[in-house]
Amino acid sequence: MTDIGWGWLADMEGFGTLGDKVDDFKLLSSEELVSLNATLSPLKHASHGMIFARRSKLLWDLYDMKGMVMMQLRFDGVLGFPGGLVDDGETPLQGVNREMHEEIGLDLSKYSFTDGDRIASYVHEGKKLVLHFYMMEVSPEDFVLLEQRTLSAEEYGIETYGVVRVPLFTMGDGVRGFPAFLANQFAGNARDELIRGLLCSKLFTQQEMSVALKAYLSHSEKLKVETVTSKAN
Ligand SMILES: O=c1[nH]cnc2c1ncn2[C@@H]1O[C@H](COP(=O)(O)OP(=O)(O)O)[C@@H](O)[C@H]1O
Repeated sequence: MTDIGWGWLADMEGFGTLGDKVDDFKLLSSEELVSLNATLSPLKHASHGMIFARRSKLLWDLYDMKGMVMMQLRFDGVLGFPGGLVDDGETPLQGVNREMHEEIGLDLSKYSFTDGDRIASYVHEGKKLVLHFYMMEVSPEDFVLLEQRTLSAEEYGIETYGVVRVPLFTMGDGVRGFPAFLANQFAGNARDELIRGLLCSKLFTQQEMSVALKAYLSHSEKLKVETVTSKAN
């Protein structure tokens, strides 16, 4: 990457570059994850986690809200899950728990991720970066309390600019709500992780997800056309 003269920070910034494509990340089986350490070292690891609650609720007596999922607005202006780079000497699991505490103030004595909560790992071979994704279900009441605590987290206002709840419903036009949310910009492969997490938790069925994805894709196409048109005028 270009040397911007910020010493070690310039190296770290290479991991967070915007514009990663879904295809840049390859999903890894457990065996591939093990063999990767031998073939692609030195590897950097990052771990992120999805906290969610199940709560079927009719919003404004109209829209079926399937539950609550926590994401955050990051320092770089895009959406992602709480988490971050794993420090030297840490395991990905220790990394995700530490980052959860720093970024959203998670009380690790009550809630912490375990190895069994890892639902996927991906590699970005170009960046020699492995992303680990964890998922934890809490009760709806706890979810609300956890959200409230995020304001007093160490990293609030530094790395994290507020948690957001993912709108898990689709409005009458077929786009507003979840499909429109997907058209935001996400860090790394966070969009893909969100989709995987929603399917894995069974908050969405395959059928519901494919309808939402079609709506998101056609909405994104429309947004591109609008951007080009507004530049031309
Ligand atoms: O929610 C996420 N899911 C997947 N990848 C992410 C997410 N958030 C950030 N990333 C990617 O992980 C890498 C490091 O993450 P992050 O910026 O959170 O680490 P840091 O907070 O330790 O600097 C970057 O490549 C970034 O694009």
